[in-house]
Amino acid sequence: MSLSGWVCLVTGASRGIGRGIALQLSEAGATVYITGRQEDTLKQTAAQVKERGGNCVPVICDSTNDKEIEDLFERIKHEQNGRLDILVNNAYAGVQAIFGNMGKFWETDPTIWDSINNTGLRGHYFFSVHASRMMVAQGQGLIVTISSMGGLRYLFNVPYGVGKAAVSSHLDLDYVNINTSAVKLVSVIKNDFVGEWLLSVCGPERYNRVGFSAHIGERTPEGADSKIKDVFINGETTELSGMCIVNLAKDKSLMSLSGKVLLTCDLARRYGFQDVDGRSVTDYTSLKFLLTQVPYLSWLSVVTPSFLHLPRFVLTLASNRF
Ligand SMILES: NC(=O)c1ccc[n+]([C@@H]2O[C@H](COP(=O)([O-])OP(=O)(O)OC[C@H]3O[C@@H](n4cnc5c(N)ncnc54)[C@H](O)[C@@H]3O)[C@@H](O)[C@H]2O)c1
Repeated sequence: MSLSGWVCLVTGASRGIGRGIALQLSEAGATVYITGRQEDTLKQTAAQVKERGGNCVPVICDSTNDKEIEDLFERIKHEQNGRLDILVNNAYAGVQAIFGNMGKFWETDPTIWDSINNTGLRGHYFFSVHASRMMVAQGQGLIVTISSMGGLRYLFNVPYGVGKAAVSSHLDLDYVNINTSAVKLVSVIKNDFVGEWLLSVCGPERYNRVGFSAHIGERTPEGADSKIKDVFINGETTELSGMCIVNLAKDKSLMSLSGKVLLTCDLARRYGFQDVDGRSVTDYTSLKFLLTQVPYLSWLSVVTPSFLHLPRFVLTLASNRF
């Protein structure tokens, strides 16, 4: 799966899913520009990439700073002779804001809109404009925007849903052979924030955060209640989205997926891969999984074949606004 010679840009790659994506793209051979606001954490990602034999270029660039975005694209143009193959819009400043503000929207501080959407919506738009200018000139490209179930139906709070629904919309670039996909992630992903949150739930004696950070998916917090444990255990690693993007980039039918919301579990099935820690990817749309979530019916899941899936139109209906 060689992306040797490819030039990619991943925003917000100093931790979490962005770091996982940068690791996978660089492992596949691409040169990956990574952005973030702090030099030390960006350098940590770069060091991890290097350890795996990859090549990445850390650039301090705040997604809310228009000038820094412009400078970054000028730099890539200059250093890569105008080439940019993949943009991954991932930077997000809203994870903590949503966890702390899940109440009724009129009772929460309206400025959480800015925390959630200035980076995770406006920033993505600016990056997409600059990237598209390069991609249109070269006649091809792939833009992936990390979305969420919250783009389909209400989740967490209003600014979160508005932002995620907006980034899932099509950029309309098909006519120049630019593929724009919104990779929609379902499930909890074991990012650092989820780690912090589990730490606060379980207490430091029970939860070794260093182990969590160093070995994705290896530890579960002892003493956490079983539901939290389940969520944690079943969560995707932060690299799974990266595996999806590497496979998408090489897909000969890529244009047929353009503009669509793609589930990570569907992509894992399409390309036949497992998560980096060897677990199979939980299919949240399989009848088998859905039955496990219904009290008194979960026993049926044992006899239900795993190839039966919820038809996609049912998901569309679930988000129907009419
Ligand atoms: N974690 C999950 O369970 C989950 C599930 C579904 C979707 N997602 C989505 O995945 C994306 C990434 O989430 P994550 O869990 O990795 O979050 P995270 O908070 O761990 O990482 C976000 C990254 O963005 C960077 N960032 C924040 N503000 C920035 C700015 N102004 N400029 C540049 N970089 C900035 C951060 O430094 C960090 O590297 C988000 O869009 C999130 O909604 C996450």
